[in-house]
Amino acid sequence: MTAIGAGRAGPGAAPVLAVADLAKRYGATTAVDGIAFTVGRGEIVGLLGPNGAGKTTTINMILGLLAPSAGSIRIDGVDLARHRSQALARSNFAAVYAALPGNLTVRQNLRWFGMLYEVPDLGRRIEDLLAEFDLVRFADTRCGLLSSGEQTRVGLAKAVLNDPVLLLLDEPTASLDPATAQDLRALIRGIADRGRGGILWTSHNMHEVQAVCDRVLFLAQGRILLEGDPRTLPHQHGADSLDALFIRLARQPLAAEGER
Ligand SMILES: Nc1ncnc2c1ncn2[C@@H]1O[C@H](COP(=O)(O)OP(=O)(O)OP(=O)(O)O)[C@@H](O)[C@H]1O
Repeated sequence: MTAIGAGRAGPGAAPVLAVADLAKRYGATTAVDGIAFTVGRGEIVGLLGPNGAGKTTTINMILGLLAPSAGSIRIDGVDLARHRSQALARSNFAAVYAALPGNLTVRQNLRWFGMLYEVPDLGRRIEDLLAEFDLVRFADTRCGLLSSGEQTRVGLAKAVLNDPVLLLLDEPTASLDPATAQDLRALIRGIADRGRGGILWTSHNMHEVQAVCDRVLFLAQGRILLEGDPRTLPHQHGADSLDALFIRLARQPLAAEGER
């Protein structure tokens, strides 16, 4: 079974992700406004927030796709700005909008990415992942012909190919039916539980977040307004549910800052 980051660092080592004073400005627009957080080993952290809060900008900076205006990002203790390739080799990513090339088969896609990541013993690794993600019967099918749920499983298999210490998942269950989404959540939870790596997960589905995440960060207007256990946070802030808390924070972010 896949264990993200297994065998790379011992317990008590650096968090899999440490973000400090991170900011991104576009002229007069501040997309991310000096945020700081960590993701620990075996932990699934939910990054929540209304549209335009700065979630994608944050993820794109952690992926090395966007240069921060200020601040630092350390992946498994490695500074992304100073040791880019070593830091990025420790992470991976899956999102519905980052579909794999549809003209390649599942096995060809995994082989191509595996060669890119220089995965050792690649043939065996691919066969193991095909079995783990229930993809054996689709191995020689072109990805473009697969259903959304099947493509999501291929995307996840690709995302753990290099045994990442940090896994970034941007709305991994968007567009899946409830049963498939539940299976996927269990699979992802299992990845975190078995390994010593961690997961940063964005979602607009509060039910899903409560079911899966160990901790959540509420982002609005580029700032972290609240952080805590998604099961206890609503009551701590006088809300009936995570949905109700989300709506209040999204509508009145300044009031929430006063509660901190
Ligand atoms: N290249 C850019 N130039 C100017 N402004 C930008 C740019 N990219 C993002 N922004 C702005 O930064 C803010 C944060 O955007 P971001 O895409 O990170 O939000 P998000 O939380 O991912 O939202 P959503 O849930 O809608 O995907 C928004 O106000 C957006 O308009």
